[in-house]
Amino acid sequence: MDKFVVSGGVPLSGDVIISGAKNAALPILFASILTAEKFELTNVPNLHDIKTTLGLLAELGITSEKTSEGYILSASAITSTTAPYEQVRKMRASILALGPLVARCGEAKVSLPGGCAIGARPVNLHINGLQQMGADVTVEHGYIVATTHGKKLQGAHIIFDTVTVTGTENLLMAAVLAEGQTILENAAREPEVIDLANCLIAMGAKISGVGSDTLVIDGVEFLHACKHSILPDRIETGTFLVAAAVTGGQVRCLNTSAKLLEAVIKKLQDAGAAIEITEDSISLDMRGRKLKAVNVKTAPHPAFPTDMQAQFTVLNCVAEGTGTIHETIFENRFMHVPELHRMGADIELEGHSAIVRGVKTLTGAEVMATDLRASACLVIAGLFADDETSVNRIYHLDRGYEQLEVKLSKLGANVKRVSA
Ligand SMILES: CC(=O)N[C@H]1[C@@H](OP(=O)(O)OP(=O)(O)OC[C@H]2O[C@@H](n3ccc(=O)[nH]c3=O)[C@H](O)[C@@H]2O)O[C@H](CO)[C@@H](O)[C@@H]1O
Ligand SMILES: C=C(OP(=O)(O)O)C(=O)O
Repeated sequence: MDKFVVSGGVPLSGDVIISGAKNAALPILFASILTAEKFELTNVPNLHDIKTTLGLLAELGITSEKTSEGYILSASAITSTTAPYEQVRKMRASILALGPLVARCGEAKVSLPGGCAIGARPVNLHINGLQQMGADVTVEHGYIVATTHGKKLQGAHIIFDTVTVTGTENLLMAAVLAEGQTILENAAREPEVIDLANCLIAMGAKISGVGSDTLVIDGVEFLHACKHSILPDRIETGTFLVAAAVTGGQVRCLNTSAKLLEAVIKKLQDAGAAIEITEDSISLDMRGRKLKAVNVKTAPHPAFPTDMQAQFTVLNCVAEGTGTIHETIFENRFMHVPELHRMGADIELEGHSAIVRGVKTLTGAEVMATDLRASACLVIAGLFADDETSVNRIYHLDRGYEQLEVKLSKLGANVKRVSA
């Protein structure tokens, strides 16, 4: 299993090119199931989750060809409607096969994704929505088994109990080929949901309310070919900005957009960072400035994203003062805290909050990455710490950050990938 060895103490400096967003690329790859015509994607990040998704799509009969710009997919024939456990267990987003398969083929058998490090993550809202659209859905031997008995899905009025990102995406993809009108209320408004909706519209889907919490979808007979560019990764952008702030450096993120992460940028400014924004870049300068602790409360977009929570936990660890991090989305997303303790951080956990008191130094240690963003947080801690930090189990990082060690090294960091 690969690990990162990080030698801290170097302020990051320079430009970094931001990749396409994992959380937009995954649902949009699954949208390829919805058309028999050519489906072309650009700005697709080179990540393990993308490989897993292409592998799963191949099992369903969908071919993909790598081009200089991205991928061309073809779902001219769907040869299987089963997403097997072997694939789904590698990546929870595989649940996104469910809605499009039922919409196009009238049936699907998708392994139930298991619990994971950040919380139970049930999929009851995905299942309830499909049932409201007329599908029979049961859970058998660890699989979600859905069928429309040869009929089309029917439009329905669905009100989500909780804002769910992949739940909204799954039902949006189901609704575009359903008979009649579907209304999704209390829908997620994350930029990645908007990117998916825009891609579906480019394929001929009829969707209104994009960007709001109510999506109205008028089902169409079929969707056609399209070419779509994946939006920039706001979480990768935020991660580099925090890394620059924590190391007291200066970094410019290119090929990104400040509009995607306004809540994060506001918190960085509150923490004392100087930020400059252009149409497609964000620069952060922390040189000669004092990092101040900030209070953070995670919530659905446009509020502060849970996927930036761990990175702000480490920011507070080395800032002046005390900051509280309140996690409202996932019930178990503080797995990085015991690892940060091993590096000398002063953090007290109280239910869903972490009270973080800033310390002057962190010390390098052997630490264990437990999930994707916890891993990023530990790498940032290593960039600040005295001596050497080994971040073990970085396969989590490879799921969601493209060549993190290469990008950090170009900014002057000492980060090496070591294969065990
Ligand atoms: C691939 C992808 O896009 N992943 C993102 C997506 O995950 P994901 O879509 O899995 O997260 P959700 O938005 O669905 O989860 C939000 C909350 O709703 C709950 N819930 C969800 C579905 C359901 O059927 N029942 C239910 O109770 C979850 O347990 C959680 O407490 O949004 C999360 C929240 O922004 C991000 O952290 C993930 O990076
Ligand atoms: C939790 C995340 O991803 P996933 O939903 O794919 O596990 C994430 O991107 O931080």
